[in-house]
Amino acid sequence: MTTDPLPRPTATTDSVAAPSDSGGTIPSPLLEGGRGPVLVVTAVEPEAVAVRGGLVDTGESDVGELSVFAVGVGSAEAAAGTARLLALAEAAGRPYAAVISAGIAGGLAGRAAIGDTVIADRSIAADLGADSPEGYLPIERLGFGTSVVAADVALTALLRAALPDALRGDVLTVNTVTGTAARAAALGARHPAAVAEAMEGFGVAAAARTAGVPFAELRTISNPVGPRDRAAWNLPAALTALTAAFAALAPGRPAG
Ligand SMILES: O=C(O)c1cccc(C(=O)CC[C@H]2O[C@@H](n3cnc4c(=O)[nH]cnc43)[C@H](O)[C@@H]2O)c1
Repeated sequence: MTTDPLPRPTATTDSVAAPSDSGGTIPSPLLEGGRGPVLVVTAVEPEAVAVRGGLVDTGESDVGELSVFAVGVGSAEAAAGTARLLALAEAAGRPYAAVISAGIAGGLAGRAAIGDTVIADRSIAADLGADSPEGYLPIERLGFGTSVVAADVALTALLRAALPDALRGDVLTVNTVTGTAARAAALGARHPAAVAEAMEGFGVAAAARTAGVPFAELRTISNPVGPRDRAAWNLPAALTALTAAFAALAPGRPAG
């Protein structure tokens, strides 16, 4: 049996409503101001569960709505899944006002540590290009477009305001998880502003850009980027940080 992680036929399934601004609700910095629904895209379901864990389902809201979907690992799955969700919402007459690529990531040595939260300035497809005897050539050098998408300035400012302790910097999108010290060093040298690597941000960004929707990327660090050591991945720390980040972004009613 196959399961379809994406919603049919509307894009409102699996969503968590933002808190309304009545009844003691703390206003959400992400949703207030009539910006409209926000789409949060993760790779895998445990990440989506962690994001939803930071939200409080208070039912329909006139303030906004935050929808959280896991669309698959990698840039292609991320782009296809995000494009479909954006199109479904558009067709249903409730287009998303913003898209956030969220999930766990590897932290570059000395730049981001396990449990840190990172807000991307840019999402960069770090292996979209060509190899050559002279080294790696990014897609720009081939004349086929860009490997860099800048995060939306206003949306990113909202994230930063809600998460003042979060690191900022570029987040690399890779098709192959880095597994050697040499590759980690090469990536770090090629991208001096990069703090983390993950596998979906650029794909989500491409779908958002095509649809004309503001984009941001938020990651929490689960492992160091370097020699492959799955035992060094601290998923609970990263998923707990993801929940805390979204609790800060879209706070619900205070307990009690
Ligand atoms: O096994 C689990 O319980 C589990 C829970 C949450 C997430 C996972 C994943 O395997 C997620 C894969 C996802 O993680 C990103 N990621 C994390 N570290 C790195 C890295 O060092 N290099 C590249 N990507 C990384 C990536 O975006 C994957 O989609 C498992």
